[in-house]
Amino acid sequence: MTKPDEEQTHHPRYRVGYAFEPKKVNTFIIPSFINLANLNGIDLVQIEPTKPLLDQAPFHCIIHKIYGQDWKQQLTDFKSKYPNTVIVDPPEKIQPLHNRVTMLESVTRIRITQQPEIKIRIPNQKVIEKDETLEEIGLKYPVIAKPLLANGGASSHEMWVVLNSKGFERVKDQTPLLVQEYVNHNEVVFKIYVVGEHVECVKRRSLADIHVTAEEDGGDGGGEWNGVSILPFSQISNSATVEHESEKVDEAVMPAPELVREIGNELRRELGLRLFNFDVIRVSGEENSYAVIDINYFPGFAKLPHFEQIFTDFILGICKNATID
Ligand SMILES: O=P(O)(O)O[C@@H]1[C@@H](OP(=O)(O)O)[C@H](OP(=O)(O)O)[C@H](O)[C@H](OP(=O)(O)O)[C@H]1OP(=O)(O)O
Ligand SMILES: Nc1ncnc2c1ncn2[C@@H]1O[C@H](COP(=O)(O)OP(=O)(O)O)[C@@H](O)[C@H]1O
Ligand SMILES: [Mg+2]
Ligand SMILES: [Mg+2]
Repeated sequence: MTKPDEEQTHHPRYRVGYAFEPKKVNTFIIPSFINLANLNGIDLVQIEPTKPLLDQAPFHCIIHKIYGQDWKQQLTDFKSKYPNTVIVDPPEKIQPLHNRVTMLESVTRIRITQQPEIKIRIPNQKVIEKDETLEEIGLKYPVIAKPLLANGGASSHEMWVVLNSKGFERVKDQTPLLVQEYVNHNEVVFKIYVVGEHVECVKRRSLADIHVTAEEDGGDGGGEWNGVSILPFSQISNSATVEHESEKVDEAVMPAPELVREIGNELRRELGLRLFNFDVIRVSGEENSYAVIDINYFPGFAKLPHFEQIFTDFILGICKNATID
């Protein structure tokens, strides 16, 4: 076993490999991060995921967000040759987040003990099988139709708010499709970012509360909203309109820091992941009730103020005990 590379100064240096799509390299591996990491003994080394990973060794630690079986196999082979390299995070733990059903299963297993009055749930949801109606599967309009797979493509974020069966007819053949009941939440989504033990919440703009007009009800339990049966949308919390945040976002009271910490820690434990975020909404008309609607592996962490320091501390914590074999 060899120790971390040491410079003449005897300060340990750590070799940290990163494997990302070009977009994330551009937004995350930025000079302010490279420099701070460097000052702290971390050399960030770009991994070329289409070339053999073994040829790019050694690493104390690898951070990554690459979809696909080839990359998973590369990591598995690497781990058997270099068992002491820390892979953040293991592909088999990331996998459940690529499906919008399995991603939320962990939420149903967490327990909030510090504030027992708080309820954390997920919306009622179901994967649509051929020719099923919402009544048959026991869901009520309005709903959001989401692509079941959250596999990184732009289309995995293309969704529809569906107000009635006429609207549902337009999307039901887009398979595989998840249908989730719409939960009114006063137009604000809380995004909770987890970087190891660091848990931080920010608020962003979301979709407006929906009140369907009853007189349009065609017997399917649905209605219309602003005269429409269906409303397509994509990445609302990231859209250009967010530049000038809504009043609702300004006014929204953040969930208590202890609650943010506890949900973050519980989900980290339950998922076995260290780098992720999740979207939480506060259920309108219910006291102390929240719903988790989305969990993302390695999201846009660079949007967090001081992410450079947060990540440098995280990597040092990981590498402290790591060795290069
Ligand atoms: O592009 P960014 O920085 O907005 O980050 C995206 C995330 O935005 P967020 O940090 O939650 O606001 C985004 O989160 P949402 O799903 O929009 O809640 C995803 O994590 C997205 O990754 P992918 O397309 O699902 O693989 C993330 O995209 P990648 O950067 O990983 O491509
Ligand atoms: N069940 C729901 N009820 C109300 N709004 C929702 C619901 N699910 C999602 N949304 C809104 O749609 C946005 C996108 O949905 P999400 O599941 O987070 O997909 P993505 O992975 O594209 O971010 C959320 O940030 C939120 O604004
Ligand atoms: Mg989301
Ligand atoms: Mg998502």
